[in-house]
Amino acid sequence: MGTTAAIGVTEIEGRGRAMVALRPLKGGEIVLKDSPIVLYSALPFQSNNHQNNNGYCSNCFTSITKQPQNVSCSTCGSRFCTFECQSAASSTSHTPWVCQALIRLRQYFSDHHQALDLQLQARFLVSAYNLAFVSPPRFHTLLSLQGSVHTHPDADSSANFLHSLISSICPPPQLELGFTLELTSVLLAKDKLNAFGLMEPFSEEREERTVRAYGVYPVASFFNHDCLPNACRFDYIDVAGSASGNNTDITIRMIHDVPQGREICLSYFPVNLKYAERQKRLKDDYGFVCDCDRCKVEANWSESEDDDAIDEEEKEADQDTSGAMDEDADEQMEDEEDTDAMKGEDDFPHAYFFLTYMCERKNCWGTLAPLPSSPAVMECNVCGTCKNLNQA
Ligand SMILES: C[S@@+](CC[C@H](N)C(=O)[O-])C[C@H]1O[C@@H](n2cnc3c(N)ncnc32)[C@H](O)[C@@H]1O
Repeated sequence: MGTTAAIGVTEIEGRGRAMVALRPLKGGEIVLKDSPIVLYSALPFQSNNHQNNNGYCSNCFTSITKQPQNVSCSTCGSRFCTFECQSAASSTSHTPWVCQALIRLRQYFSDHHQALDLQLQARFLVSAYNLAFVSPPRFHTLLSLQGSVHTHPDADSSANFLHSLISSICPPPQLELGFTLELTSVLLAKDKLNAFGLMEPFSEEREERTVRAYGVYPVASFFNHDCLPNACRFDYIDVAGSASGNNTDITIRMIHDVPQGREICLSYFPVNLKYAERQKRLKDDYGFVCDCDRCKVEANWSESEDDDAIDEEEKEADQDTSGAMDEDADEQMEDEEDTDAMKGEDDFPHAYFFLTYMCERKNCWGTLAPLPSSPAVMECNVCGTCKNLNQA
């Protein structure tokens, strides 16, 4: 078992390591705060822009709105939010090797157009190999996460290409484990299975939210996926500010109450995605077939039912819930599965979930979780909107 009082790591057959509740947990309870071991920008390399990260600090990714002085690297032009952040970066995220690697990769990618995915994988590899010499223990933590050498031909060709590119233009300094194609390939697998996207602020005008930076979080990486999660992630990349040094931390908060022993799961993407798209993403990106309770129900739906799923579920929820619900939707689901009288209404828990825990704001698709200090107030983890259940 792991170390926190609220949750711990255990092994579940067919699911690998998993987070479980070590005691009954309340909706809104913060069960984890985690800091990244690796962070990297989600922007492509740009030749005509000497600032690697446009309006963000290259170290902590906070927005640089006002900057009275020019706080940037005199060699590569990367910008920082403060001199303190720049100074911290010089021995951590922005070592002389990273600085040179960024210059050379920027030059390479401006001369040779390559897909964004490949450019981002190059950024990740620079951060990961840098971690190997600035903090070997944290590099070993990265290596202990899920993900091994890919057999997928696309992954193989990316690893081959990036390994030979980095070897030829910016080979990392002497590494304890050596700089091998196999290590590059394993690192890319760790990134693919474990990285969280730190998103740009929500805007109703944009259907797709864009990612500002990616981070790998050593403990949050143990949460498995469920299409009806019981916990969700909050991040505050601009809110906390770099002065506190923890604006890239993520917080995992319970969506509703769960009993001791229950597995705590996140959804690896917005919960509104349809069955076929969820299955495809989970298979292609994470290598497993999801057989959660929601998928078991939706596997039997026709395509048109899938299209109207959320609308129908919300309507059903209006009819079925009559406003009187228990707090634990998972438990409801199990109770219902056991009750013959409820047969034919297997999708009821979905309806309850969408109605209660999905943000209503246009294009948001965020998940609502109670505020830790006011359980009657539900906060959206994407747009930040708060809904007071006592006033609804
Ligand atoms: C971020 S890791 C989660 C922790 C992982 N189980 C471990 O042992 O470190 C993601 C990987 O966990 C596994 N996983 C996550 N959710 C799962 C689920 N619902 N069913 C089966 N495997 C799952 C898959 O192998 C996936 O690639």
